[in-house]
Amino acid sequence: MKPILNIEEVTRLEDIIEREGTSKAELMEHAGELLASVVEAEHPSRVLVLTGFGNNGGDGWVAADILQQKDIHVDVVSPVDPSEIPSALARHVARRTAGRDVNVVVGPSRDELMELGEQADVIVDAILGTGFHGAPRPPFSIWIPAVNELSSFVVSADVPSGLNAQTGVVEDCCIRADKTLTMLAPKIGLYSGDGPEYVGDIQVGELYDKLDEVIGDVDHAAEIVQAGDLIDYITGLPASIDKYSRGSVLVVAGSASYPGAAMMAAKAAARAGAGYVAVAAPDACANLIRMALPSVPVHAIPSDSRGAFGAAARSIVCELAKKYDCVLCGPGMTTSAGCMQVVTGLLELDVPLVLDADALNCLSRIAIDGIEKTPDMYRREAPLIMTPHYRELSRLVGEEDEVYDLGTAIDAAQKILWAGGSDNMVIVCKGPTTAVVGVERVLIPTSGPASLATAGSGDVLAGIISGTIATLHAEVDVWELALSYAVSIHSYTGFAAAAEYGEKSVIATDLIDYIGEAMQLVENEALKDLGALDSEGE
Ligand SMILES: NC(=O)C1=CN([C@@H]2O[C@H](COP(=O)(O)OP(=O)(O)OC[C@H]3O[C@@H](n4cnc5c(N)ncnc54)[C@H](OP(=O)(O)O)[C@@H]3O)[C@@H](O)[C@H]2O)[C@@H](O)CC1
Ligand SMILES: [K+]
Repeated sequence: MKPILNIEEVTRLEDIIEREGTSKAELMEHAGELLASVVEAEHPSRVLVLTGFGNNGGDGWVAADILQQKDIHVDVVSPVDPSEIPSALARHVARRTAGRDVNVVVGPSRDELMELGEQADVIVDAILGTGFHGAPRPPFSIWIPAVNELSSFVVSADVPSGLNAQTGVVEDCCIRADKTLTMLAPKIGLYSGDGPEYVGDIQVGELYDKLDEVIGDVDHAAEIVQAGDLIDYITGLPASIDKYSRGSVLVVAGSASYPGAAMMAAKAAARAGAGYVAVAAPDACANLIRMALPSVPVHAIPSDSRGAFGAAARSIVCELAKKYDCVLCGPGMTTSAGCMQVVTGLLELDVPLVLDADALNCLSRIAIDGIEKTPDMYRREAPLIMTPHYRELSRLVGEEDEVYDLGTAIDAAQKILWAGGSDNMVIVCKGPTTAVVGVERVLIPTSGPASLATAGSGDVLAGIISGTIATLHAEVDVWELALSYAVSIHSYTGFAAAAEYGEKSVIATDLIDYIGEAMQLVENEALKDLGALDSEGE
Protein backbone atom coordinates (compact mmCIF):
# COMPACT_ATOMS: atom_id res chain seq x y z
CA MET A 1 0.00 0.00 0.00
CA LYS A 2 1.21 3.52 -0.77
CA PRO A 3 0.25 6.56 1.28
CA ILE A 4 -1.75 9.53 -0.06
CA LEU A 5 -1.31 12.77 1.87
CA ASN A 6 -3.33 15.85 2.70
CA ILE A 7 -1.47 19.03 1.73
CA GLU A 8 -0.78 20.11 5.30
CA GLU A 9 0.89 16.74 5.89
CA VAL A 10 3.06 17.23 2.77
CA THR A 11 4.29 20.49 4.28
CA ARG A 12 4.96 18.75 7.60
CA LEU A 13 6.83 15.99 5.80
CA GLU A 14 9.03 18.54 4.01
CA ASP A 15 9.82 20.14 7.37
CA ILE A 16 10.70 16.76 8.89
CA ILE A 17 12.97 15.95 5.94
CA GLU A 18 14.66 19.33 6.34
CA ARG A 19 15.30 18.60 10.03
CA GLU A 20 16.82 15.27 8.96
CA GLY A 21 19.34 17.23 6.89
CA THR A 22 17.92 17.58 3.36
CA SER A 23 17.00 21.16 2.55
CA LYS A 24 14.03 22.30 0.47
CA ALA A 25 16.49 23.60 -2.10
CA GLU A 26 17.93 20.07 -2.44
CA LEU A 27 14.45 18.61 -2.75
CA MET A 28 13.74 21.05 -5.56
CA GLU A 29 16.93 19.99 -7.37
CA HIS A 30 15.80 16.34 -7.11
CA ALA A 31 12.28 17.25 -8.24
CA GLY A 32 13.71 18.98 -11.31
CA GLU A 33 16.00 16.02 -12.08
CA LEU A 34 13.10 13.56 -11.93
CA LEU A 35 10.92 15.87 -14.01
CA ALA A 36 13.66 16.05 -16.64
CA SER A 37 14.01 12.27 -16.70
CA VAL A 38 10.25 11.79 -17.21
CA VAL A 39 10.37 14.28 -20.11
CA GLU A 40 13.48 12.68 -21.61
CA ALA A 41 11.74 9.30 -21.66
CA GLU A 42 9.41 10.75 -24.32
CA HIS A 43 12.48 11.38 -26.59
CA PRO A 44 11.61 14.99 -27.45
CA SER A 45 13.76 17.20 -29.64
CA ARG A 46 12.02 20.34 -28.40
CA VAL A 47 10.43 21.06 -25.00
CA LEU A 48 8.38 23.99 -23.72
CA VAL A 49 8.49 24.58 -19.95
CA LEU A 50 5.78 26.81 -18.47
CA THR A 51 6.62 28.27 -15.06
CA GLY A 52 4.76 30.31 -12.44
CA PHE A 53 5.67 32.49 -9.47
CA GLY A 54 6.31 29.79 -6.88
CA ASN A 55 8.39 26.68 -6.19
CA ASN A 56 6.38 24.60 -8.65
CA GLY A 57 7.95 26.84 -11.26
CA GLY A 58 11.30 26.18 -9.58
CA ASP A 59 10.96 22.46 -10.39
CA GLY A 60 10.40 23.48 -14.02
CA TRP A 61 13.44 25.77 -14.16
CA VAL A 62 15.73 23.00 -12.82
CA ALA A 63 14.31 20.51 -15.34
CA ALA A 64 14.77 23.01 -18.19
CA ASP A 65 18.45 23.41 -17.34
CA ILE A 66 19.07 19.65 -17.30
CA LEU A 67 17.18 19.02 -20.56
CA GLN A 68 19.05 21.79 -22.36
CA GLN A 69 22.35 20.20 -21.31
CA LYS A 70 21.15 17.01 -23.06
CA ASP A 71 21.01 18.86 -26.38
CA ILE A 72 17.26 19.24 -26.34
CA HIS A 73 16.00 22.67 -27.43
CA VAL A 74 14.18 24.18 -24.43
CA ASP A 75 11.94 27.26 -24.33
CA VAL A 76 10.98 28.46 -20.85
CA VAL A 77 7.97 30.72 -20.44
CA SER A 78 7.77 32.83 -17.29
CA PRO A 79 5.16 35.41 -16.22
CA VAL A 80 7.95 37.78 -15.04
CA ASP A 81 11.66 38.24 -15.50
CA PRO A 82 13.55 35.53 -13.53
CA SER A 83 14.99 38.20 -11.22
CA GLU A 84 11.45 39.26 -10.22
CA ILE A 85 10.13 35.81 -9.21
CA PRO A 86 8.85 36.26 -5.63
CA SER A 87 9.85 32.82 -4.26
CA ALA A 88 13.54 33.01 -3.31
CA LEU A 89 14.18 29.31 -4.01
CA ALA A 90 12.55 29.47 -7.43
CA ARG A 91 14.23 32.81 -8.25
CA HIS A 92 17.63 31.32 -7.53
CA VAL A 93 17.21 28.36 -9.92
CA ALA A 94 15.46 30.53 -12.53
CA ARG A 95 18.35 33.00 -12.66
CA ARG A 96 20.84 30.16 -12.86
CA THR A 97 18.97 28.51 -15.75
CA ALA A 98 18.36 31.80 -17.57
CA GLY A 99 22.11 32.45 -17.49
CA ARG A 100 22.69 29.35 -19.64
CA ASP A 101 21.44 28.33 -23.08
CA VAL A 102 17.69 28.01 -22.66
CA ASN A 103 15.45 30.41 -24.54
CA VAL A 104 13.52 32.45 -21.93
CA VAL A 105 10.27 34.09 -23.02
CA VAL A 106 8.73 36.51 -20.51
CA GLY A 107 4.98 37.22 -20.64
CA PRO A 108 4.22 36.00 -24.18
CA SER A 109 0.92 36.78 -25.91
CA ARG A 110 -1.49 33.88 -26.42
CA ASP A 111 -0.44 33.59 -30.08
CA GLU A 112 3.25 33.53 -29.17
CA LEU A 113 2.59 30.84 -26.58
CA MET A 114 0.59 28.76 -29.07
CA GLU A 115 3.42 28.98 -31.59
CA LEU A 116 5.97 27.76 -29.03
CA GLY A 117 3.59 24.99 -27.95
CA GLU A 118 3.00 23.79 -31.50
CA GLN A 119 6.74 23.34 -32.01
CA ALA A 120 7.23 21.42 -28.76
CA ASP A 121 7.04 17.62 -28.52
CA VAL A 122 6.59 17.84 -24.77
CA ILE A 123 5.15 20.64 -22.63
CA VAL A 124 6.12 20.79 -18.96
CA ASP A 125 3.46 22.33 -16.76
CA ALA A 126 5.27 23.89 -13.79
CA ILE A 127 2.88 26.82 -13.38
CA LEU A 128 1.04 26.09 -10.14
CA GLY A 129 1.43 23.38 -7.51
CA THR A 130 0.33 22.91 -3.94
CA GLY A 131 0.38 26.67 -3.27
CA PHE A 132 -2.47 27.26 -5.73
CA HIS A 133 -5.95 28.20 -4.51
CA GLY A 134 -9.13 29.57 -6.11
CA ALA A 135 -9.29 29.93 -9.90
CA PRO A 136 -6.18 30.65 -11.99
CA ARG A 137 -5.56 34.37 -12.49
CA PRO A 138 -4.11 35.93 -15.67
CA PRO A 139 -1.82 35.18 -17.38
CA PHE A 140 -2.31 31.53 -16.30
CA SER A 141 -6.05 31.65 -17.07
CA ILE A 142 -4.96 32.37 -20.68
CA TRP A 143 -2.04 29.91 -20.83
CA ILE A 144 -3.94 26.89 -19.46
CA PRO A 145 -6.79 26.73 -22.04
CA ALA A 146 -4.21 27.44 -24.77
CA VAL A 147 -2.09 24.43 -23.71
CA ASN A 148 -5.20 22.24 -23.64
CA GLU A 149 -5.79 23.05 -27.33
CA LEU A 150 -2.37 21.70 -28.31
CA SER A 151 -1.60 18.08 -29.12
CA SER A 152 1.86 17.92 -27.50
CA PHE A 153 2.47 15.47 -24.63
CA VAL A 154 1.95 17.30 -21.33
CA VAL A 155 3.80 16.47 -18.12
CA SER A 156 2.57 18.26 -14.99
CA ALA A 157 4.95 18.91 -12.14
CA ASP A 158 3.41 17.76 -8.83
CA VAL A 159 -0.20 18.54 -9.78
CA PRO A 160 -1.92 19.76 -12.98
CA SER A 161 -2.06 23.57 -12.77
CA GLY A 162 -5.57 24.71 -11.90
CA LEU A 163 -6.37 21.65 -9.76
CA ASN A 164 -6.67 22.22 -6.03
CA ALA A 165 -4.24 19.64 -4.67
CA GLN A 166 -6.34 19.11 -1.52
CA THR A 167 -9.94 19.05 -2.79
CA GLY A 168 -9.45 18.09 -6.44
CA VAL A 169 -11.72 20.96 -7.41
CA VAL A 170 -11.20 22.78 -10.72
CA GLU A 171 -12.87 26.17 -10.51
CA ASP A 172 -12.27 27.53 -13.96
CA CYS A 173 -9.61 25.84 -16.08
CA CYS A 174 -6.94 23.23 -15.50
CA ILE A 175 -4.10 21.66 -17.46
CA ARG A 176 -5.14 18.31 -18.89
CA ALA A 177 -1.99 16.27 -18.27
CA ASP A 178 -0.85 13.09 -19.95
CA LYS A 179 1.34 12.40 -16.96
CA THR A 180 1.59 13.93 -13.49
CA LEU A 181 4.87 13.53 -11.64
CA THR A 182 3.80 14.14 -8.06
CA MET A 183 6.61 14.90 -5.64
CA LEU A 184 7.38 12.89 -2.46
CA ALA A 185 3.89 11.32 -2.16
CA PRO A 186 0.57 11.58 -4.03
CA LYS A 187 -1.67 14.45 -2.90
CA ILE A 188 -5.29 13.59 -2.13
CA GLY A 189 -6.65 16.08 -4.70
CA LEU A 190 -5.22 13.97 -7.53
CA TYR A 191 -7.81 11.31 -6.65
CA SER A 192 -10.65 13.56 -5.56
CA GLY A 193 -13.33 15.64 -7.29
CA ASP A 194 -12.22 16.60 -10.81
CA GLY A 195 -8.70 15.22 -10.21
CA PRO A 196 -9.02 11.87 -12.01
CA GLU A 197 -10.20 13.72 -15.14
CA TYR A 198 -7.04 15.87 -15.39
CA VAL A 199 -4.08 13.98 -13.95
CA GLY A 200 -3.34 11.39 -16.66
CA ASP A 201 -0.90 8.73 -15.43
CA ILE A 202 0.30 9.45 -11.92
CA GLN A 203 3.96 8.82 -11.19
CA VAL A 204 5.48 9.46 -7.79
CA GLY A 205 8.76 11.37 -7.71
CA GLU A 206 10.87 9.73 -5.02
CA LEU A 207 12.80 12.81 -3.94
CA TYR A 208 14.09 11.47 -0.68
CA ASP A 209 15.75 8.07 -0.33
CA LYS A 210 14.94 7.67 3.36
CA LEU A 211 11.22 8.40 2.95
CA ASP A 212 10.29 5.05 4.54
CA GLU A 213 11.88 6.23 7.79
CA VAL A 214 9.80 9.42 8.05
CA ILE A 215 6.54 8.73 6.21
CA GLY A 216 5.11 7.17 9.38
CA ASP A 217 5.64 10.47 11.22
CA VAL A 218 2.81 12.16 9.30
CA ASP A 219 -0.88 11.22 9.06
CA HIS A 220 -1.94 9.52 5.86
CA ALA A 221 -5.19 10.63 4.25
CA ALA A 222 -5.44 7.16 2.71
CA GLU A 223 -3.38 4.33 1.26
CA ILE A 224 -3.46 3.20 -2.35
CA VAL A 225 -4.05 -0.54 -2.54
CA GLN A 226 -1.69 -2.39 -4.85
CA ALA A 227 -2.81 -5.60 -6.49
CA GLY A 228 -0.39 -7.74 -4.47
CA ASP A 229 -1.94 -6.49 -1.20
CA LEU A 230 -5.12 -8.41 -2.09
CA ILE A 231 -3.55 -11.84 -2.43
CA ASP A 232 -4.95 -13.24 0.85
CA TYR A 233 -8.49 -12.66 -0.38
CA ILE A 234 -8.06 -14.27 -3.79
CA THR A 235 -9.08 -17.87 -3.26
CA GLY A 236 -9.96 -20.70 -5.62
CA LEU A 237 -12.61 -23.35 -4.97
CA PRO A 238 -11.38 -26.28 -2.83
CA ALA A 239 -12.00 -29.78 -4.24
CA SER A 240 -14.54 -30.98 -1.68
CA ILE A 241 -17.19 -28.34 -1.34
CA ASP A 242 -20.96 -28.03 -1.64
CA LYS A 243 -23.18 -25.10 -2.50
CA TYR A 244 -23.68 -24.08 1.14
CA SER A 245 -20.06 -24.31 2.19
CA ARG A 246 -19.12 -22.08 -0.78
CA GLY A 247 -21.02 -19.36 1.04
CA SER A 248 -24.63 -18.24 1.09
CA VAL A 249 -26.18 -14.81 0.57
CA LEU A 250 -29.68 -13.54 1.24
CA VAL A 251 -30.52 -10.47 -0.85
CA VAL A 252 -33.26 -8.45 0.86
CA ALA A 253 -34.25 -6.10 -1.90
CA GLY A 254 -36.65 -4.95 -4.59
CA SER A 255 -40.13 -3.46 -4.77
CA ALA A 256 -42.89 -3.29 -7.38
CA SER A 257 -41.17 -0.20 -8.78
CA TYR A 258 -37.58 -1.56 -8.72
CA PRO A 259 -37.44 -5.33 -9.10
CA GLY A 260 -34.36 -5.10 -11.35
CA ALA A 261 -32.11 -3.90 -8.52
CA ALA A 262 -32.77 -7.12 -6.59
CA MET A 263 -32.12 -9.22 -9.70
CA MET A 264 -28.79 -7.54 -10.48
CA ALA A 265 -27.54 -7.72 -6.89
CA ALA A 266 -28.47 -11.42 -6.55
CA LYS A 267 -26.93 -12.44 -9.85
CA ALA A 268 -23.74 -10.49 -9.06
CA ALA A 269 -23.47 -12.20 -5.64
CA ALA A 270 -23.68 -15.60 -7.33
CA ARG A 271 -21.16 -14.66 -10.02
CA ALA A 272 -18.79 -13.42 -7.28
CA GLY A 273 -18.63 -16.97 -5.97
CA ALA A 274 -21.44 -17.52 -3.44
CA GLY A 275 -22.77 -21.09 -3.85
CA TYR A 276 -26.28 -20.33 -2.63
CA VAL A 277 -28.00 -17.01 -3.23
CA ALA A 278 -31.64 -16.37 -2.34
CA VAL A 279 -33.79 -13.27 -2.56
CA ALA A 280 -36.36 -11.99 -0.06
CA ALA A 281 -38.55 -9.55 -2.01
CA PRO A 282 -42.02 -8.04 -1.59
CA ASP A 283 -44.64 -10.42 -3.02
CA ALA A 284 -45.61 -7.66 -5.47
CA CYS A 285 -42.42 -8.34 -7.46
CA ALA A 286 -41.36 -11.85 -6.35
CA ASN A 287 -42.68 -13.62 -9.47
CA LEU A 288 -40.88 -11.23 -11.80
CA ILE A 289 -37.60 -11.98 -10.02
CA ARG A 290 -38.28 -15.75 -10.12
CA MET A 291 -38.75 -15.60 -13.87
CA ALA A 292 -35.61 -13.54 -14.42
CA LEU A 293 -33.38 -15.69 -12.19
CA PRO A 294 -34.32 -19.37 -12.46
CA SER A 295 -31.32 -20.45 -10.34
CA VAL A 296 -32.28 -18.22 -7.39
CA PRO A 297 -34.96 -19.15 -4.80
CA VAL A 298 -37.19 -16.15 -4.12
CA HIS A 299 -39.05 -15.72 -0.83
CA ALA A 300 -42.21 -13.65 -1.32
CA ILE A 301 -42.63 -11.32 1.64
CA PRO A 302 -45.96 -9.52 2.38
CA SER A 303 -46.03 -6.13 0.60
CA ASP A 304 -47.65 -2.86 1.54
CA SER A 305 -50.15 -1.16 -0.80
CA ARG A 306 -47.28 0.31 -2.89
CA GLY A 307 -45.50 -2.97 -3.46
CA ALA A 308 -42.72 -2.41 -0.89
CA PHE A 309 -42.00 -4.47 2.25
CA GLY A 310 -45.04 -4.30 4.52
CA ALA A 311 -45.54 -4.38 8.28
CA ALA A 312 -45.18 -8.18 8.55
CA ALA A 313 -41.84 -8.20 6.69
CA ARG A 314 -39.48 -7.60 9.60
CA SER A 315 -40.05 -10.84 11.51
CA ILE A 316 -40.18 -13.05 8.41
CA VAL A 317 -37.04 -11.57 6.85
CA CYS A 318 -35.09 -11.69 10.12
CA GLU A 319 -36.01 -15.34 10.67
CA LEU A 320 -34.77 -16.19 7.17
CA ALA A 321 -31.63 -14.05 7.44
CA LYS A 322 -30.18 -15.94 10.41
CA LYS A 323 -29.31 -18.90 8.18
CA TYR A 324 -27.00 -17.07 5.77
CA ASP A 325 -23.28 -16.27 5.68
CA CYS A 326 -24.05 -12.75 4.53
CA VAL A 327 -27.16 -10.61 4.13
CA LEU A 328 -27.38 -7.76 1.63
CA CYS A 329 -30.21 -5.31 2.23
CA GLY A 330 -31.29 -2.27 0.25
CA PRO A 331 -31.20 -2.31 -3.56
CA GLY A 332 -34.47 -1.04 -5.03
CA MET A 333 -36.23 -1.45 -1.70
CA THR A 334 -37.70 2.08 -1.20
CA THR A 335 -37.94 3.65 2.26
CA SER A 336 -41.41 2.50 3.29
CA ALA A 337 -42.20 2.03 6.99
CA GLY A 338 -41.89 -1.74 6.49
CA CYS A 339 -38.42 -1.30 4.95
CA MET A 340 -37.24 0.75 7.92
CA GLN A 341 -38.34 -2.02 10.26
CA VAL A 342 -36.54 -4.63 8.15
CA VAL A 343 -33.30 -2.62 8.34
CA THR A 344 -33.42 -2.12 12.11
CA GLY A 345 -34.33 -5.78 12.57
CA LEU A 346 -31.38 -7.00 10.48
CA LEU A 347 -28.99 -4.75 12.40
CA GLU A 348 -29.93 -6.62 15.59
CA LEU A 349 -28.98 -10.02 14.13
CA ASP A 350 -25.62 -11.72 14.53
CA VAL A 351 -24.94 -12.07 10.80
CA PRO A 352 -22.58 -10.18 8.44
CA LEU A 353 -24.69 -7.42 6.93
CA VAL A 354 -24.22 -5.21 3.87
CA LEU A 355 -26.44 -2.11 3.82
CA ASP A 356 -26.75 -0.44 0.44
CA ALA A 357 -28.90 2.19 -1.28
CA ASP A 358 -32.38 2.43 0.28
CA ALA A 359 -31.30 0.58 3.42
CA LEU A 360 -28.96 3.54 4.04
CA ASN A 361 -31.69 6.02 3.14
CA CYS A 362 -33.90 4.28 5.73
CA LEU A 363 -31.20 4.81 8.37
CA SER A 364 -30.91 8.50 7.40
CA ARG A 365 -34.66 8.93 7.74
CA ILE A 366 -34.83 7.18 11.09
CA ALA A 367 -31.95 9.24 12.52
CA ILE A 368 -33.09 12.57 10.95
CA ASP A 369 -30.02 14.50 12.13
CA GLY A 370 -27.10 12.20 11.34
CA ILE A 371 -26.77 8.54 12.33
CA GLU A 372 -23.53 9.16 14.23
CA LYS A 373 -25.62 10.96 16.88
CA THR A 374 -27.38 7.65 17.66
CA PRO A 375 -24.64 5.04 17.22
CA ASP A 376 -26.62 2.43 19.19
CA MET A 377 -28.79 2.14 16.11
CA TYR A 378 -25.96 0.56 14.08
CA ARG A 379 -23.44 -0.61 16.68
CA ARG A 380 -23.11 -4.42 16.51
CA GLU A 381 -20.61 -7.27 16.97
CA ALA A 382 -21.10 -8.91 13.58
CA PRO A 383 -19.57 -7.28 10.49
CA LEU A 384 -21.43 -4.28 9.07
CA ILE A 385 -20.59 -2.90 5.66
CA MET A 386 -22.27 0.27 4.40
CA THR A 387 -21.90 1.19 0.73
CA PRO A 388 -23.12 4.79 0.28
CA HIS A 389 -22.23 6.95 -2.67
CA TYR A 390 -21.10 10.43 -1.63
CA ARG A 391 -24.68 11.82 -1.67
CA GLU A 392 -26.08 8.99 0.44
CA LEU A 393 -23.18 9.50 2.81
CA SER A 394 -23.98 13.20 3.20
CA ARG A 395 -27.57 12.21 4.08
CA LEU A 396 -26.32 9.66 6.62
CA VAL A 397 -24.50 12.38 8.56
CA GLY A 398 -27.33 14.89 8.18
CA GLU A 399 -25.48 17.14 5.69
CA GLU A 400 -27.80 16.66 2.75
CA ASP A 401 -26.75 19.79 0.84
CA GLU A 402 -23.00 19.25 1.15
CA VAL A 403 -21.13 18.18 -1.98
CA TYR A 404 -18.35 15.87 -0.91
CA ASP A 405 -14.90 15.45 -2.35
CA LEU A 406 -12.80 12.42 -1.45
CA GLY A 407 -11.37 14.12 1.66
CA THR A 408 -14.70 15.27 3.06
CA ALA A 409 -16.31 11.91 2.24
CA ILE A 410 -13.59 10.14 4.24
CA ASP A 411 -14.16 12.58 7.13
CA ALA A 412 -17.92 11.86 7.11
CA ALA A 413 -17.38 8.09 7.04
CA GLN A 414 -14.93 8.34 9.93
CA LYS A 415 -17.48 10.28 11.99
CA ILE A 416 -19.90 7.36 11.64
CA LEU A 417 -17.24 4.72 12.28
CA TRP A 418 -15.65 6.36 15.28
CA ALA A 419 -19.07 6.87 16.90
CA GLY A 420 -19.85 3.17 16.27
CA GLY A 421 -16.34 2.08 17.26
CA SER A 422 -16.10 -1.45 15.82
CA ASP A 423 -13.26 -3.06 13.84
CA ASN A 424 -15.89 -5.02 11.96
CA MET A 425 -17.51 -1.95 10.45
CA VAL A 426 -16.45 -0.57 7.09
CA ILE A 427 -17.90 2.16 4.89
CA VAL A 428 -17.32 1.91 1.16
CA CYS A 429 -17.64 5.53 -0.01
CA LYS A 430 -18.53 5.33 -3.70
CA GLY A 431 -17.54 8.23 -5.93
CA PRO A 432 -15.23 9.15 -8.80
CA THR A 433 -12.64 7.60 -6.50
CA THR A 434 -14.03 4.96 -4.15
CA ALA A 435 -12.57 4.87 -0.64
CA VAL A 436 -12.85 1.88 1.68
CA VAL A 437 -12.92 3.43 5.14
CA GLY A 438 -12.48 1.46 8.35
CA VAL A 439 -11.76 2.50 11.92
CA GLU A 440 -8.05 1.73 11.48
CA ARG A 441 -7.34 2.57 7.83
CA VAL A 442 -8.57 4.21 4.66
CA LEU A 443 -7.85 2.32 1.46
CA ILE A 444 -8.17 3.39 -2.17
CA PRO A 445 -8.57 0.37 -4.46
CA THR A 446 -8.19 0.52 -8.25
CA SER A 447 -10.79 2.86 -9.71
CA GLY A 448 -12.86 1.72 -12.65
CA PRO A 449 -13.58 3.60 -15.87
CA ALA A 450 -16.30 6.24 -16.30
CA SER A 451 -18.54 3.55 -17.81
CA LEU A 452 -19.20 2.32 -14.25
CA ALA A 453 -21.20 5.51 -13.64
CA THR A 454 -24.43 3.97 -14.89
CA ALA A 455 -27.74 3.08 -13.23
CA GLY A 456 -27.58 -0.28 -11.46
CA SER A 457 -23.78 -0.33 -11.21
CA GLY A 458 -24.08 0.12 -7.42
CA ASP A 459 -26.45 -2.88 -7.18
CA VAL A 460 -23.82 -4.97 -8.96
CA LEU A 461 -21.11 -3.77 -6.57
CA ALA A 462 -23.32 -4.57 -3.55
CA GLY A 463 -23.82 -8.07 -4.99
CA ILE A 464 -20.08 -8.56 -5.55
CA ILE A 465 -19.37 -7.38 -1.99
CA SER A 466 -21.90 -9.72 -0.39
CA GLY A 467 -20.84 -12.67 -2.57
CA THR A 468 -17.20 -12.04 -1.65
CA ILE A 469 -17.96 -11.82 2.08
CA ALA A 470 -19.98 -15.05 1.93
CA THR A 471 -17.17 -16.95 0.25
CA LEU A 472 -14.68 -15.73 2.86
CA HIS A 473 -17.06 -16.74 5.69
CA ALA A 474 -15.84 -14.87 8.76
CA GLU A 475 -12.17 -15.50 8.06
CA VAL A 476 -11.12 -11.94 7.37
CA ASP A 477 -8.09 -10.31 9.01
CA VAL A 478 -8.41 -6.91 7.39
CA TRP A 479 -11.95 -6.08 6.32
CA GLU A 480 -10.81 -3.01 4.42
CA LEU A 481 -8.63 -5.21 2.20
CA ALA A 482 -11.35 -7.81 1.63
CA LEU A 483 -13.69 -5.04 0.50
CA SER A 484 -10.97 -3.46 -1.62
CA TYR A 485 -10.77 -6.79 -3.41
CA ALA A 486 -14.52 -6.66 -4.13
CA VAL A 487 -14.29 -3.03 -5.30
CA SER A 488 -11.38 -3.94 -7.58
CA ILE A 489 -13.41 -6.74 -9.16
CA HIS A 490 -16.19 -4.23 -9.87
CA SER A 491 -13.64 -1.81 -11.41
CA TYR A 492 -12.28 -4.52 -13.67
CA THR A 493 -15.79 -5.50 -14.84
CA GLY A 494 -16.00 -1.89 -16.02
CA PHE A 495 -12.75 -2.15 -18.01
CA ALA A 496 -13.72 -5.51 -19.52
CA ALA A 497 -17.26 -4.39 -20.43
CA ALA A 498 -15.98 -1.10 -21.90
CA ALA A 499 -13.53 -3.05 -24.09
CA GLU A 500 -16.41 -5.16 -25.40
CA TYR A 501 -19.21 -2.61 -25.76
CA GLY A 502 -17.38 0.74 -25.89
CA GLU A 503 -17.04 3.09 -22.93
CA LYS A 504 -20.36 4.89 -23.48
CA SER A 505 -22.49 1.82 -24.13
CA VAL A 506 -21.91 -0.26 -21.02
CA ILE A 507 -25.04 -0.98 -18.97
CA ALA A 508 -25.06 -2.47 -15.48
CA THR A 509 -26.26 -5.92 -16.53
CA ASP A 510 -23.17 -6.23 -18.77
CA LEU A 511 -20.93 -5.85 -15.74
CA ILE A 512 -22.35 -8.96 -14.07
CA ASP A 513 -21.25 -11.22 -16.90
CA TYR A 514 -17.68 -9.96 -16.62
CA ILE A 515 -17.28 -10.70 -12.90
CA GLY A 516 -15.51 -14.01 -13.56
CA GLU A 517 -13.10 -12.40 -16.02
CA ALA A 518 -12.55 -9.49 -13.63
CA MET A 519 -11.65 -11.87 -10.79
CA GLN A 520 -9.07 -13.46 -13.07
CA LEU A 521 -7.68 -10.03 -14.04
CA VAL A 522 -7.33 -8.99 -10.40
CA GLU A 523 -5.58 -12.28 -9.62
CA ASN A 524 -3.16 -11.84 -12.55
CA GLU A 525 -2.36 -8.30 -11.45
CA ALA A 526 -1.74 -9.50 -7.90
CA LEU A 527 0.56 -12.29 -9.03
CA LYS A 528 2.44 -9.89 -11.33
CA ASP A 529 2.78 -7.42 -8.49
CA LEU A 530 4.27 -10.13 -6.30
CA GLY A 531 6.61 -11.26 -9.07
CA ALA A 532 4.90 -14.64 -9.53
CA LEU A 533 3.84 -13.82 -13.12
CA ASP A 534 5.78 -11.90 -15.77
CA SER A 535 4.23 -8.89 -17.52
CA GLU A 536 2.82 -11.18 -20.27
CA GLY A 537 0.95 -13.16 -17.61
CA GLU A 538 3.12 -16.29 -18.10
N1 LIG B 1 8.40 23.00 -0.44
C1 LIG B 1 9.23 22.03 -0.81
O1 LIG B 1 10.00 21.50 -0.03
C2 LIG B 1 9.20 21.54 -2.19
C3 LIG B 1 8.22 21.97 -3.09
N2 LIG B 1 8.22 21.58 -4.34
C4 LIG B 1 7.38 22.21 -5.31
O2 LIG B 1 6.86 23.41 -4.80
C5 LIG B 1 5.46 23.48 -5.03
C6 LIG B 1 4.82 24.33 -4.01
O3 LIG B 1 5.41 25.57 -4.14
P1 LIG B 1 4.73 26.89 -3.54
O4 LIG B 1 4.32 26.64 -2.17
O5 LIG B 1 5.69 27.96 -3.80
O6 LIG B 1 3.41 27.05 -4.40
P2 LIG B 1 3.13 27.09 -5.97
O7 LIG B 1 2.14 26.03 -6.23
O8 LIG B 1 4.35 27.08 -6.78
O9 LIG B 1 2.36 28.45 -6.23
C7 LIG B 1 2.51 29.55 -5.42
C8 LIG B 1 2.36 30.80 -6.26
O10 LIG B 1 1.17 30.73 -6.99
C9 LIG B 1 0.39 31.87 -6.72
N3 LIG B 1 -1.03 31.57 -6.80
C10 LIG B 1 -1.82 30.98 -5.89
N4 LIG B 1 -3.07 30.90 -6.36
C11 LIG B 1 -3.07 31.45 -7.57
C12 LIG B 1 -4.08 31.68 -8.53
N5 LIG B 1 -5.35 31.32 -8.31
N6 LIG B 1 -3.75 32.28 -9.69
C13 LIG B 1 -2.48 32.66 -9.91
N7 LIG B 1 -1.47 32.49 -9.02
C14 LIG B 1 -1.77 31.88 -7.87
C15 LIG B 1 0.82 32.32 -5.37
O11 LIG B 1 0.55 33.67 -5.24
P3 LIG B 1 -0.19 34.23 -3.91
O12 LIG B 1 -1.56 33.61 -3.89
O13 LIG B 1 0.64 33.77 -2.78
O14 LIG B 1 -0.23 35.68 -4.15
C16 LIG B 1 2.29 32.02 -5.39
O15 LIG B 1 3.00 33.05 -6.05
C17 LIG B 1 5.02 22.06 -5.02
O16 LIG B 1 3.82 21.90 -5.72
C18 LIG B 1 6.19 21.37 -5.69
O17 LIG B 1 6.06 21.42 -7.09
C19 LIG B 1 9.21 20.64 -4.83
O18 LIG B 1 10.22 21.38 -5.43
C20 LIG B 1 9.79 19.79 -3.72
C21 LIG B 1 10.23 20.57 -2.59
K1 LIG C 1 1.91 22.08 -12.08
